[in-house]
Amino acid sequence: MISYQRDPQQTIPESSVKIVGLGGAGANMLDRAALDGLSGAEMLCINTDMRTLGSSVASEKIQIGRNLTMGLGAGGDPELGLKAAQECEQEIRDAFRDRKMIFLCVGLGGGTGSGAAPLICRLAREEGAFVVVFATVPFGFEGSRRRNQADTTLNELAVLANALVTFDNDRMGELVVAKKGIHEAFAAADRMISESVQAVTRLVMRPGLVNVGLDDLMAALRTNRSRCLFGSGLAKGEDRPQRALENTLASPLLDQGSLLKDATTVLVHICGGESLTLYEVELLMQGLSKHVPESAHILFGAAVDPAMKDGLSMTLISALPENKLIASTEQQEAEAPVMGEAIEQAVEEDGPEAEDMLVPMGEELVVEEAELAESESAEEESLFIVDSEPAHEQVAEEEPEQVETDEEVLEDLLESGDPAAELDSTDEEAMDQGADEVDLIADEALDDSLLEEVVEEIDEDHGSDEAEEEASSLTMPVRTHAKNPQGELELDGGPKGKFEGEIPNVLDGEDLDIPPFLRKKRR
Ligand SMILES: Nc1nc2c(ncn2[C@@H]2O[C@H](COP(=O)(O)OP(=O)(O)OP(=O)(O)O)[C@@H](O)[C@H]2O)c(=O)[nH]1
Repeated sequence: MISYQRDPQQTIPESSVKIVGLGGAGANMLDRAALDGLSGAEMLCINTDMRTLGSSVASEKIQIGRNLTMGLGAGGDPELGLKAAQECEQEIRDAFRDRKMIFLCVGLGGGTGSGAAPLICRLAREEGAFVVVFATVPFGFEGSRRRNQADTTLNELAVLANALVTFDNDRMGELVVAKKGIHEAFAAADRMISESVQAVTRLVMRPGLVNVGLDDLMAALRTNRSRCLFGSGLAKGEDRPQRALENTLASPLLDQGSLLKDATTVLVHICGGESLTLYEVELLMQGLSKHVPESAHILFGAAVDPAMKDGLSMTLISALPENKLIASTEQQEAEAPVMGEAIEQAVEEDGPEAEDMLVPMGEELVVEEAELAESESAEEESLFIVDSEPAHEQVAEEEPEQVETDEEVLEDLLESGDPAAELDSTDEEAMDQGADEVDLIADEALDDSLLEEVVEEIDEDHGSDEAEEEASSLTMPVRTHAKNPQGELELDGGPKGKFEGEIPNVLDGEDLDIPPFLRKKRR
């Protein structure tokens, strides 16, 4: 019998992979990857800013520009960033020695990252490593200067790196709802990048049934001045192949899979637990074939990893020349109805409930990822996990038609600590005596704003038409004064009131039948 030995050379030993976080954003990406449980690879943080460097979780740190920036950042100046790195060239070179694969994570647009990234990339290549750069492009609102600095560096990296994976921060922002803060947007970007780094690391480090090597990775990413198309998804339980594919295509970097229609080479990696079947792999690949051109060169890899348990993950990597990317995006924008139109259309077709079902995709993803981070092993974590029920069913289950009563609205406002919602002592006394009988009126200045809040609360639950009507019918105004301010409590004329003539109730020489404030006056 001829024994078949799997070629172990295709995979890379863990000790020869290093992940580098450069600059402030790079350090955050690295921290995220570490928190997500990325294991096996060494982590190195390089920065000018001592404060960020000090708080990084990386086991290895290099402070660049010690004599130049004196422990501060490069102040958004790439020239300073470059000079800072040049100061420590030898130290960086040493850190890259004998490493086969280097992932460089960097946020472009500032000084340290944009200035130092090309040099660091060159040093890593000169030391013989295969270099994959994960770079973010600034948000539109950060201004044209940062965008231009990022573009200049991208042009250099496109030539220097073996593979360049770019993440447009504006697109990453799609992962969170607009009203969430910028920290949320950055955090979502970091999670996405962390997931990508993990997927690629898994792909080249885990021995597989059908191995994917660096040459495959290069082939998938090799086009001039291209943007990486990347998607990774994981699913469990029933229909996991279909859902793993859906989750992969949901990546903002793939535009629901539409960007794949121009891809010429696509790398697909499937990883599952010991229960992974050939039939499932076939289902996944059949599904994928609907999204890629027939002529596309598919590089396929598959691995069984017991740590995946009943999870099935799919990773897609491809590249699209920038001119095609722009054309495709413009066409999409022209075809896609804007959000307002989409809602109107859905309401027309499915009735008013449709409006409630339109849940921002990012919101679900962020929540689910946060839950997962706590409960699942690193191998099982993914940005694109969904449960087995379709999204609209989940919404219906999780958000039953709960209409808060007016009292609940009031309670909410009180709990919120809004001073306008607090009852003053007069009101409390009045209410103690039987709020139903007390005719209360709204305090003019405070009540106007409060009523507006109440209208808004009801508006959210019922719709604007009913809101004002309901607010006006509230039976219990909140910040109120008694129309007839409560007078002094009559004590039937005498200091002992109705206890007059009774046997005194004396304790420590004090007549307890006399009201305390009168007793105090007498002292
Ligand atoms: N994904 C992500 N991007 C970030 C984060 N912080 C900043 N960025 C982006 O990265 C760009 C560069 O910011 P930094 O990395 O802080 O800058 P730097 O390279 O350290 O440069 P200097 O601050 O000038 O020394 C910014 O313009 C943002 O677009 C972050 O925490 N996560």
